[in-house]
Amino acid sequence: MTEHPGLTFATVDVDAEEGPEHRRLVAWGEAVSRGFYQQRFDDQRRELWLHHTRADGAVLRGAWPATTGLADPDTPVATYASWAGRINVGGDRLLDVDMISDITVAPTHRRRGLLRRLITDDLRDAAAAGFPLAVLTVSEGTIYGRFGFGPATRLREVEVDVRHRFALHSPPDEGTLELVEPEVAWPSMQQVFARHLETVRGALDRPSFYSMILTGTYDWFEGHPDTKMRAVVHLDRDGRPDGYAVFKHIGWPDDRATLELRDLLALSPDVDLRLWRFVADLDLVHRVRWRRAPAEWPLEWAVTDPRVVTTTKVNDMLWLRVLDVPAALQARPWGADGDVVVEVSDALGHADGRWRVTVRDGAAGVVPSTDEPGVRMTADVLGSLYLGGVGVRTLHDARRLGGSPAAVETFTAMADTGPAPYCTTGF
Ligand SMILES: CC(=O)SCCNC(=O)CCNC(=O)[C@H](O)C(C)(C)COP(=O)(O)OP(=O)(O)OC[C@H]1O[C@@H](n2cnc3c(N)ncnc32)[C@H](O)[C@@H]1OP(=O)(O)O
Repeated sequence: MTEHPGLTFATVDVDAEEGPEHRRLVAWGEAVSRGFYQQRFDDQRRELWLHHTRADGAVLRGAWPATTGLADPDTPVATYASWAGRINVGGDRLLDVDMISDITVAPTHRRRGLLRRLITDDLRDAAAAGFPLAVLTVSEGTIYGRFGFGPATRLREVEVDVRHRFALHSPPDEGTLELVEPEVAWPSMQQVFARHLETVRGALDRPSFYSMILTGTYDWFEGHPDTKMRAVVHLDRDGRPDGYAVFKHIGWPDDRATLELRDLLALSPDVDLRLWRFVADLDLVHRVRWRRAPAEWPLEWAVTDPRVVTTTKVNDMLWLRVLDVPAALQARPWGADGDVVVEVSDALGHADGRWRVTVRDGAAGVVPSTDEPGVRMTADVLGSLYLGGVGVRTLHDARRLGGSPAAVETFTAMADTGPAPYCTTGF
């Protein structure tokens, strides 16, 4: 490569069991640990990493130095992983999505365009393979906009005071709750998540490592099994799981006993409230912390004192990029009938162009156009708009989306349908 002399860009065979390719594979994983300041592999960590990476069918890209002095030649100076998933884009439609993670560049090789090279290659291959969308979560907010990714969903970190002030206006019916070992609950969690994925806008396939986290088999950040994890499953009248919570008591970090909710999913609002009633009723718990509350959250309106809920932080969650404008826009739900030519500027080319979007009865037809555009935006703004996590009008007011007042009004009525997306999948 002339642009990066002395470096070789390649993928590593994720299924390699032995020999030089296996050494490169393990060294790739070690490079990611180094890049994110995590523990080195021991036998258990290496085997878990191999198992889950293979289960996802990840493509592992990297850059290796052609020659080294002291450094291990198997260790890449840049890493980048991607694999295929599905995302719910609204209206019960699932689209294939390129899921991207594990991007690291060694401090000795930063700011020479290695990330740019790897992401350009991956997005090109994903587009050629027919993926209409790509997603990632970010370590910093200033990196991925230039590659066409915009923040598309948000999550709230909350603390809920579950002492005497916690009460519900209208408590849900009592369902059946069973406390089970997390490993026993895992198949139920998978069933509930599968249904959640089919029905909730913004829901995204979970990588294989979720089984490890939610069963407490291994805490990736702590580097040992998480033996304090507990699980409760809610069963419907026919005995089928329709909700669960996974939680851990973390003691008294200050003067209040704290429960950390690791995951809570319910297939109906009533089951959601029932699970909250359960965690709030636990003895020796004053406060429940949760990092994945939705932006608009029924619990806040269900409690008699809204001040029992404190939002401690709002985080961007999923960053999304459109690779195929017609396929992506035609799959999502639309509101009012209308017709607008949308101009998208995309430095990488995938979404670039003018697109006539015609909505009839909640569905869009999208074709290339040479007509004057009604609204204009960059590819990252299209990514932010796509799942409905932010309104057209808000982006217009932020000077991120241009156009005539009439076209902006029409496009707002067409595009802003709700419901807000909700994505809890970290990767
Ligand atoms: C999906 C994920 O995995 S998120 C995790 C990302 N990884 C990390 O945060 C680990 C620590 N950081 C790193 O490993 C590296 O610094 C990376 C991966 C963030 C960047 O890698 P580099 O190879 O240095 O990036 P590269 O040189 O290709 O830069 C590409 C562009 O992004 C910009 N950029 C890169 N890093 C940053 C940053 N931290 N903040 C702002 N801009 C950045 C560059 O200025 C460049 O801009 P330009 O091309 O428009 O001039």
